[in-house]
Amino acid sequence: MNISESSLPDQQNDASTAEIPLSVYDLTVAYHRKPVIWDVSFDIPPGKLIGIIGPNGAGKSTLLKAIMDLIPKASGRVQVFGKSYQKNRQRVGYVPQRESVDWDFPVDALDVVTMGLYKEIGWCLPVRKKHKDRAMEALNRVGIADYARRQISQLSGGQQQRTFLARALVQNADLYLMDEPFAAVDAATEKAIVQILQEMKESGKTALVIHHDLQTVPEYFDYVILLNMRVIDHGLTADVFTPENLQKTYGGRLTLLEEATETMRRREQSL
Ligand SMILES: Nc1ncnc2c1ncn2[C@@H]1O[C@H](COP(=O)(O)OP(=O)(O)OP(=O)(O)O)[C@@H](O)[C@H]1O
Repeated sequence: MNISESSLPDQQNDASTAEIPLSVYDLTVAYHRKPVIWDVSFDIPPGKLIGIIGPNGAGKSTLLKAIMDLIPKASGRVQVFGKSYQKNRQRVGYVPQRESVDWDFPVDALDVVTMGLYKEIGWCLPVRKKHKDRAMEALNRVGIADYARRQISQLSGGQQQRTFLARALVQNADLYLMDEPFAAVDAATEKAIVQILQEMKESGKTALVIHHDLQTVPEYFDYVILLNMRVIDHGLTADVFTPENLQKTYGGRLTLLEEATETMRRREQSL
């Protein structure tokens, strides 16, 4: 699809963009009138795992928040499956950055996961056993069913992350936006999350994931968006995740780059 079609109104644009999970066109976002992302444009393909890669402060979280209308756009537009985010928000699941959650909120893990079902339950109707059973099933799938009744502040970082992943799973969305799901989790949790992302992809879901560990990018993601205020490049990981592009994205932070380049070199040798 030509991304410029994204500027058409929803009703004219449905047929051409219906299967494109997300189109971002010329998006600029500012805090206190100071732009932090500039003219960001990209489409993402359906049924893929897509990494958003860039240094601290590059605007990655801001991009996800602007996509979901959590912060205002200075300019530009976003389409989710060919319509505005508001029209298709029920098709989007969000896994927030762990630091942005108020862990003292008096709810347990099962309550948090059940919140993922509120579009079905409705905000006023009682939560029924069938809903709790589904939430338990999701907690079981992410391996923490034993912690269902524990207050969320008393969960470990990895268990908290798994809880939010379970909430996204019960929502049964088509597009997932995940803000650093691998941050500060142990190797077992990381493996469990990767497994779930793969299963999501196999069932046709698309996940857009903010990720910091350059060494695992080629293994985890089919497609990458390199961001540093602007989109440096985006496309298939094999084409875009190159030392030259990483240099452009990270500038002088060479230690990271050297590690990533070395990983890519080793991977190429083992093929
Ligand atoms: N609420 C806010 N008010 C003002 N400035 C903000 C706000 N949130 C973020 N910023 C600034 O916007 C820029 C982009 O921040 P953002 O959190 O989107 O980056 P990021 O790429 O997700 O960073 P990190 O990898 O460190 O999480 C940063 O310079 C940050 O300081």
